[in-house]
Order: sequence, then C-alpha cells, then structure tokens
Amino acid sequence: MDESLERYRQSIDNIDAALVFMLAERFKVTQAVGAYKAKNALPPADPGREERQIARLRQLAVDAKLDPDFTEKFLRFIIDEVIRHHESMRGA
Ligand SMILES: O=C(O)C(=O)C[C@]1(C(=O)O)C=C[C@@H](O)C=C1
Repeated sequence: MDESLERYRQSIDNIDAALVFMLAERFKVTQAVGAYKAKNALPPADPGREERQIARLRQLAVDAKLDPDFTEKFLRFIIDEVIRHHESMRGA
C-alpha cells in the first residue's frame, strides 16, 4: 500500500482509539449522573442544559472549522443514548 495512505490510516486509528476512550470516560460519568438522578427523583433529561451544551459546542465547532450541524447531530446522538440509560436506571 502507498506509504502516505498507510501513515494517514495510522493517524486515523490513533484518533479513533482516543474517541473510544473519551466516550468510555463520558459514559462512566453519565452513569454516575444517572444514579444520582434516580436516587434524587430528578428527571432523566434536562433540556435547558442540553440547549446550553449544543450552543457551546456549535460555537466551538465553528472555531475549529468543523460543521456545526454535524457536531450538533453527534452530540444529540450521544445525549439521547445517555437519556435512555438514565430512564432504564430510574425504572430499576
Ligand atoms: O447533565 C445532565 O443532567 C445529564 O444527565 C448529562 C446529559 C449529557 O449527556 O450531557 C444527558 C442528559 C441531559 O438531558 C443533559 C445532559
């Protein structure tokens, strides 16, 4: 295989690994948040907090020259999964 393609792919593999580690850490924290919310009878979702997170990350995306719509969709996908986890902890 072409050497520069191989180098690009090594870099992509490192970045993908970092994404997995970061997501694992994020879900560890949100599991703790879910337990806290279940214990204190708080609702799984906090739309106000989500609005602030999305506005902040959209701006960061613009600064980083990343598509803000893609960034919002990505965050929405993660948060929706977190809310599902919170809901199942509430029922448990
Ligand atoms: O901050 C919270 O209250 C969370 O439960 C975490 C989180 C998130 O994943 O960032 C998930 C659900 C809420 O609607 C808002 C944010």
